[in-house]
Amino acid sequence: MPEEHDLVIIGGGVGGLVTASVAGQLGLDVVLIEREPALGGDCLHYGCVPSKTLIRSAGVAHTVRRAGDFGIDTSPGASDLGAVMDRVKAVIARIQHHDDPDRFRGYGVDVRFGEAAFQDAHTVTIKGERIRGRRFVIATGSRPAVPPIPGIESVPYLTNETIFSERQLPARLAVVGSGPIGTELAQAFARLGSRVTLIEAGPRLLPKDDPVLTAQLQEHLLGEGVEVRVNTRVASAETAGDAAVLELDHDTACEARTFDRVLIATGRVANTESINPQAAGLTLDRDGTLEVDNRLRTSQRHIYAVGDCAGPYPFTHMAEYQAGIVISNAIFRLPRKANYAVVPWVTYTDPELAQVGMTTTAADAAGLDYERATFPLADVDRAIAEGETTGELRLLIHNGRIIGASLLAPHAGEIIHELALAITERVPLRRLAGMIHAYPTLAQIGKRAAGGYYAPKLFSARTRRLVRWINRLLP
Ligand SMILES: Cc1cc2nc3c(=O)[nH]c(=O)nc-3n(C[C@H](O)[C@H](O)[C@H](O)COP(=O)(O)OP(=O)(O)OC[C@H]3O[C@@H](n4cnc5c(N)ncnc54)[C@H](O)[C@@H]3O)c2cc1C
Ligand SMILES: NC(=O)c1ccc[n+]([C@@H]2O[C@H](COP(=O)([O-])OP(=O)(O)OC[C@H]3O[C@@H](n4cnc5c(N)ncnc54)[C@H](O)[C@@H]3O)[C@@H](O)[C@H]2O)c1
Repeated sequence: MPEEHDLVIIGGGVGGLVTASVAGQLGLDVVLIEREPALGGDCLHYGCVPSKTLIRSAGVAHTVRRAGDFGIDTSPGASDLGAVMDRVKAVIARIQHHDDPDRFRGYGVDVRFGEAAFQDAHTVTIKGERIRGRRFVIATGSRPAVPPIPGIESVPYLTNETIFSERQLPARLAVVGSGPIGTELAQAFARLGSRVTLIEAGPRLLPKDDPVLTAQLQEHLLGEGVEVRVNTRVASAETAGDAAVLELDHDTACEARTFDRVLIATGRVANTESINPQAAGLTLDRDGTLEVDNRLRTSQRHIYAVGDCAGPYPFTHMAEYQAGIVISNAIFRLPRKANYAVVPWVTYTDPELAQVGMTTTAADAAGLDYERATFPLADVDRAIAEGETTGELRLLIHNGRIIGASLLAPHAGEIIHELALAITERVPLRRLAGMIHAYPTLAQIGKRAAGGYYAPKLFSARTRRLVRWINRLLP
């Protein structure tokens, strides 16, 4: 019988790596198993890092194109996608140092490469070798979900796993699905010079975000030349030489359109089949993620799951947060529950779209009686100076406190954290209104929205009468 390790972690992405580094440094006997030849997972190799690096190059192309608006004379050249992707690779390589297997071995973690599958609830096999553990953490992530479009398999479509290997800028790019992946990459490729058509089956892009702000973002993308086709399904696909013909089905009308490349960005499926969940007696939810309780224990209490394979939020910061919950429960043996009340998320378009706390959909579903405080970016001095005035802050207020914030603005992903702290710490809105914010910053939008909320009360007839009365009475 092979020795029994304290902790066996399957998956070397963010969720697995955070758990492994803490468990190893605390002196546990830890094995970390990754099926790819390198650690880092989707975020580093095919997700956050390459996408944000590409978005940066696209932003530079956009700024050069707009240079005349700022009084700078430049002649925009063509984008060299090969050079852009070389930079993407260089950035991945630089960040990869943090995920060097030797770094983890230095923490006492036994790093193994190969695909792990459960043989029973205490044993996994990797390349024919059996590894036994007292506890397990499954952190196997997710992969692109490809919709059952007739003919799609005959088209050499791209996903997030292949698009960052492209070297030639496609003249005509179809992006199917307008979640964060589709919307971010649609804008980036349009800015680099592709003619992009963003195809969304639902009535609007980014369906999990505030509809008023997604409508503003949609207008902004249209203004940059992205063709946005909502309520549109791809009815069929076929190859035509090096190109692909998609039949776009919009209500009753059908239209055949030719594209040089097709990116599929229609959601994710959890990587759970390869681990042979049945052999360990693990239960899956209907969407294919592992069923976990609020301490992230699966149906087998000694097996935990974190990140995209567990849900409910497929974000890197969520995998990291959940790893912290598992460290508490499985390593320190301190019962700790995951709390998803204040989860920030950001779509890195330009302007960025950020959300934290309750959306209106969630607040309506909870039957909350809330008020709104909003402020347009076009009235923020710094935004005017920057020439970036598309956007708005929308706050949901309940009992004088912020319960949700949605922000469309440049750097919204940075600004949203002030509001995340206010929601987490239940800071009264009047404190935000009274706090000194440096001028001129985009972050002033929070103070302005809060101030706007109190303005009708401050300048009411009653307050004006009171002020006049005080000023007559007092010397
Ligand atoms: C294009 C794109 C952009 C994104 N941008 C952002 C962003 O800006 N911000 C953000 O927060 N999130 C972003 N995400 C989401 C983010 O990448 C994921 O939420 C995150 O990577 C999840 O981490 P994880 O540890 O759960 O899984 P992963 O990072 O996917 O790691 C899972 C690992 O498990 C391995 N594995 C799978 N099965 C087995 C097996 N049987 N045996 C051994 N190893 C196995 C895989 O090879 C992989 O390395 C983006 C995703 C995509 C696709
Ligand atoms: N900035 C970020 O944090 C970031 C960036 C990228 C990805 N991610 C994570 O990865 C997850 C997956 O992203 P995603 O954008 O692939 O998925 P998603 O599930 O968020 O969005 C998919 C979109 O595709 C549409 N769709 C589905 N099937 C379709 C079809 N056949 N034709 C046309 N449209 C169709 C859906 O209506 C939806 O709007 C996200 O939910 C997010 O959590 C995060």
